[in-house]
Amino acid sequence: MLKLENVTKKFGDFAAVDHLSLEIPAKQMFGFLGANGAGKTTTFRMILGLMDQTEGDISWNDGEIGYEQSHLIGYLPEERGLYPKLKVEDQLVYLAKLRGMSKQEAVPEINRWLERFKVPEYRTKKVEELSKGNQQKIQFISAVLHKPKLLILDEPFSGLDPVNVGMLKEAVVELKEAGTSIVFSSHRMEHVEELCESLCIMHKGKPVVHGGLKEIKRSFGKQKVRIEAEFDVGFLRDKEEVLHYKETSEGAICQVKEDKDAEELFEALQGRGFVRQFVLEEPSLEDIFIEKVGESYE
Ligand SMILES: Nc1ncnc2c1ncn2[C@@H]1O[C@H](COP(=O)(O)OP(=O)(O)OP(=O)(O)O)[C@@H](O)[C@H]1O
Repeated sequence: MLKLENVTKKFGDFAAVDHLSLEIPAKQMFGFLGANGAGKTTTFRMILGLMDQTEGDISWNDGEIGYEQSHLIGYLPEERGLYPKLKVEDQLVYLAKLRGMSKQEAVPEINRWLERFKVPEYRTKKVEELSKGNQQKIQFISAVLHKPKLLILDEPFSGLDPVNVGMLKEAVVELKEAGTSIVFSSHRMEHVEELCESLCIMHKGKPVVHGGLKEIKRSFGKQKVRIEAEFDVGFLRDKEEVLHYKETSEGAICQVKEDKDAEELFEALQGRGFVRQFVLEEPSLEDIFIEKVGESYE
């Protein structure tokens, strides 16, 4: 388990991370969400010891994260960077050696990953000859080659096409199933919703939501009713049960508090015409994010 207690990072007077306390369970996937500048990368840098916190404690399995533990951690930084003139294999061997592997151990692993990411022909190419997305795959390989116990991925899916996003997702799910603890940041709610058991939403350096995905959704206390009808359902906008009303091309989406409010809407639609769809949906992470962080998020 990775634990942050009251962690603050100040740059001058500005608190980029402000009294952040988090428990990140082992062998799970943990999502770190937040608008630009919320403090995600700064938090990662402090966990990795690349930056000292101004206040607070960070521990992993009840101990400090020192030099020895750093060999058990893999990191895909937000600012991607490989040596452009080096060949892919030479570069990966070099980085693996920094993490305590021998060349004999590293080469078969490198070949396995290159095959897996369908780029075995890049082994002898210089990094500068690869597209950005393919460089990102190589950098991901460098983060996981030494089989870390804790993997920290800063925006792992950004800049990748849908096929490569799918490939990377499969790889992280497999690593999690093999017992790796994974923390990743993303601006894409659907990735976190699909992959993570628990998460934190950061806003201006503070955690505004933290916990298990299911519990977060349950405790949000709101659900959505999606309605498609052959008649104008605009009158629902004025119903007191409707907390938020959004018109759609086929009808509307109404936010309500509880089941009985949805029943009320169902009753109100009776006798007015044909209702093609009336579906009660749990809130999406995006609904929760927008409410907690504000409409300013794009
Ligand atoms: N070295 C630094 N010196 C001064 N301010 C910094 C430094 N690093 C980060 N900041 C500030 O701290 C805040 C948090 O930055 P951080 O990079 O952690 O955000 P983030 O959540 O990762 O954002 P993004 O989603 O854009 O990557 C920002 O306002 C940023 O400008």
